[in-house]
Amino acid sequence: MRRKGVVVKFLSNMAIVQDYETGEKFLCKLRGKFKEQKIRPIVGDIVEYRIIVKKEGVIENIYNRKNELLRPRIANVDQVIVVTTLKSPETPLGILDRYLVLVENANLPAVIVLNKVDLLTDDEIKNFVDIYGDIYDVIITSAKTGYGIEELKKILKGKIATMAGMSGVGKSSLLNAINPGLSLKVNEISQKLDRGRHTTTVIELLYFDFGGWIADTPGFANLDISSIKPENLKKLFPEFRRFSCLFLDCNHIHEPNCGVKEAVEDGKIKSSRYNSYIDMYKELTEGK
Ligand SMILES: Nc1nc2c(ncn2[C@@H]2O[C@H](COP(=O)(O)OP(=O)(O)OP(=O)(O)O)[C@@H](O)[C@H]2O)c(=O)[nH]1
Ligand SMILES: [Zn+2]
Repeated sequence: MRRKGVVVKFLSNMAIVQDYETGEKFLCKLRGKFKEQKIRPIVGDIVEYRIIVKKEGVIENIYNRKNELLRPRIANVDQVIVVTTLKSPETPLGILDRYLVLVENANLPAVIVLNKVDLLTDDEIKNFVDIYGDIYDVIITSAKTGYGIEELKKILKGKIATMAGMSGVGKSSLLNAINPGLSLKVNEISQKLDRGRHTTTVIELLYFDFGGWIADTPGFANLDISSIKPENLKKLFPEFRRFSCLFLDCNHIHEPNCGVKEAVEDGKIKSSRYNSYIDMYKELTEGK
């Protein structure tokens, strides 16, 4: 009987496939036909497999990927959880906006998690939600007190996610609060060293006991936006799309009758978001 599962890890030439319904894991061989067709499954692939003996099986079919993230290389990512803080560390909004731009550029939905809210006043939290709440799903959490953890679980349930966010914002702590025992291979410094040493990093999807997967390696760690064309940057700020300008190709910088600049003046677009846009635009056009 064919069953449906997700590839969660590779062990040399075998794939560990986790059953979609039961969460049971099977060590699976790949069919020879995949090699002939030069198809190589990757972590996150949804597959049909058949059990051969206890705990072992064979992958019969790979479903078409709905998307493919490159770093870490995972298929079928449903969402990226961008974790940020306002205190300890004080993460600049410009850094959060950079993560959001990278997630938009990968064509994936972003969910913002503002962690360590036990260190913030209600006003500080409200200010943050005022900026981002209309654009993205925002979840307010404290891995320390458990605040917001149930809400975060609801968002993660039944999906494949990756986490992103600066060092120290509490990515590992959140995972442990969500599902004790799960551990993230974080520490961006060692990750960078690893990349230098090996050509590939072994990644794994971790399974939540309530259903759902998260990559054990955070994404977008290098914050590199250099592959984005300057004229495409504006498309990566979803709230800009609500406004129209005199020129169809307006970059919202010095052009006359710019709907986006007017919206910034009217407070309909938050100035911190517009400033992040200008900073990134300058970075992309510098020396060109
Ligand atoms: N006050 C407070 N401290 C927290 C919270 N979440 C995490 N921390 C602390 O913040 C520090 C960093 O947390 P980690 O979970 O290691 O952060 P990380 O994002 O995984 O960091 P890297 O591994 O460097 O990428 C630890 O000392 C945690 O105990 C929180 O909600 N409130
Ligand atoms: Zn404009």
